[in-house]
Amino acid sequence: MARRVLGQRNLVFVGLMGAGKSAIGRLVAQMLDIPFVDSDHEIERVSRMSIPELFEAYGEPEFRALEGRVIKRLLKTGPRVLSTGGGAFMNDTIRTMVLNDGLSVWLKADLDVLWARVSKRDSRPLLKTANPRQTLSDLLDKRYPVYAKADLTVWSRDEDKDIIASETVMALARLGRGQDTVPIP
Ligand SMILES: Nc1ncnc2c1ncn2[C@@H]1O[C@H](COP(=O)(O)OP(=O)(O)O)[C@@H](O)[C@H]1O
Ligand SMILES: O=C(O)C1=C[C@@H](OP(=O)(O)O)[C@@H](O)[C@H](O)C1
Ligand SMILES: [Mg+2]
Repeated sequence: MARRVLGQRNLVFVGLMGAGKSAIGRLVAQMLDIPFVDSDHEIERVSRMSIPELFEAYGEPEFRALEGRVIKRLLKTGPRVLSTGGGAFMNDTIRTMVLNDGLSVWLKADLDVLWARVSKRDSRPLLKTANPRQTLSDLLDKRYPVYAKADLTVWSRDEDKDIIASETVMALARLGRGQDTVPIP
């Protein structure tokens, strides 16, 4: 049922850094037996640079421009699971494309869960500040009203990743039983 609901669309994961978009997205793709792609990984592949190196060398505006080009290209092919970087859905053009052409899932988590995860690695340039937890909290306040525009919301928490992935598939299936408002193509 979940696979039928998706049709030929991309299932697009959005949400703040550390929510589990890359990890859960990959598991959901396996469960649905469709390809998986992560826009950050694709950006690093085509640029042959890491995300931090890109920020360091060219700055955030250039990263966002590249992110937009890559995601627009990735959205053209489906069905598959597309996990985006946390800032992508904040881009009006990308958000409109995702809402029109894809089926979006917001992996939502509270600050403590996110912080516990992102603080383990320093791979997120936006958190290279004097108070990275406060920076993450500010991003949460700014972005959550926008992520809420996604078609589905799934709570990410410190539960087994397979459980979160299964809950995502079940949420998708519920759409097919008319238990939500997103039209089936
Ligand atoms: N449900 C979960 N329980 C425990 N750890 C998780 C869970 N989901 C994701 N993680 C871990 O949190 C970190 C961030 O996950 P990731 O998929 O990179 O998030 P995002 O792509 O949203 O930034 C990774 O180390 C990942 O393994
Ligand atoms: O929230 C953001 O603006 C960003 C999130 C990152 O991806 P993840 O959400 O997968 O960490 C990555 O795209 C970059 O560091 C910017
Ligand atoms: Mg990611």
